[in-house]
Amino acid sequence: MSLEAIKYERGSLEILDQLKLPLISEYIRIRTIEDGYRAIKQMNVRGAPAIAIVGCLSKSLTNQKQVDRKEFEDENLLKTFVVDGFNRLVSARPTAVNMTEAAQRYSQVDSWLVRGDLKASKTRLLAKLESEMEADIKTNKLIGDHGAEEIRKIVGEQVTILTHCNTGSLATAGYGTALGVIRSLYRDKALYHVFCTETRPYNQGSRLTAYELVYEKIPATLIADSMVSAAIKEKGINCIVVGADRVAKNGDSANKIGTFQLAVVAKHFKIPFYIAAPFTTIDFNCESGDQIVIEERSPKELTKIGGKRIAAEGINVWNPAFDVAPAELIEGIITERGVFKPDELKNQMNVE
Ligand SMILES: CSC[C@H]1O[C@H](OP(=O)(O)O)[C@H](O)[C@@H]1O
Repeated sequence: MSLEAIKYERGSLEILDQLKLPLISEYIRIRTIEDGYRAIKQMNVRGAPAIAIVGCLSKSLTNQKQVDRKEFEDENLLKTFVVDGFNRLVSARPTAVNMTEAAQRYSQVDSWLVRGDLKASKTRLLAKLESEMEADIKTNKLIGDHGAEEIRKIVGEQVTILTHCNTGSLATAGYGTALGVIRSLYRDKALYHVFCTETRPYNQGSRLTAYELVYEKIPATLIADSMVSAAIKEKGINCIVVGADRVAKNGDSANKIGTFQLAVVAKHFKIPFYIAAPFTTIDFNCESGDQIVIEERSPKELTKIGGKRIAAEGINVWNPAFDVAPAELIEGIITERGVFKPDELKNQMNVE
């Protein structure tokens, strides 16, 4: 079994097929940008950072094969290849911003183009695309450590924490964001227990987060999404940490559907509710959560389980994949630069 969502070496990219977990641990080859697009769209790979990394690496593969071809003896062709490829990948899923953020970085061609030297440009582009994985793991470990330090300060040394969806090694290049905070708390012997929600309808919690926690022998209990309030009351949950797909400039945070109500419930029980996310997930062009496009997915995700119909034929279905936790319900946003109050984020806008 494996927790490595992405396997890459120059010329070869494989992703762990997360639609088959936890029963089957099987890798899929990604040979082109279209393969990358399909894997992201179908959610064979998911998780805001992982989506961006697979997107970048799928370009490096195509890029490597194509850039050796004579068509790329032209700077404008290479620039068009990069920009068009990223635009295709961004269109796979609209809510998570990390793919868009990567596309914006690479469309600033001076970050990789060596004017007048095509060979050097290709080499620099490839190296930059390949550096995304290592950078993500480094960022996640900083998120984990900043989050653990903050939560130990606010909650104490016996943290009983709840998390939602999957934000671990299966949603990133490794270690994770919210699950990275949990890993750091466990490493620091400050973690008493983790409660993870199923996260209907895609079940990232029961299929993926439970898999990661069992794999690493972190003490954890799986609960249904509807059990959260009772679990806080009965099981002494004293903190909630979740990931994010897009954080607006004012701190409103889009995350897996069900997150908004976790923030409301945390307020009711007066326990801290944290968002854990890298700065690549913060969208300073988005003033508030009202501007975040929420992906709606197939009704089949609610009416069928394992291909077997469980809901009456003809019933209407509403299946938004995300919702928005408002900034006023968020205790802190845990990032690789430290932990910020939602209204402090805007001050980080032009900080490198
Ligand atoms: C660090 S992953 C962040 C985010 O991505 C997940 O969404 P999905 O599984 O649909 O890609 C979930 O919202 C996580 O919190």
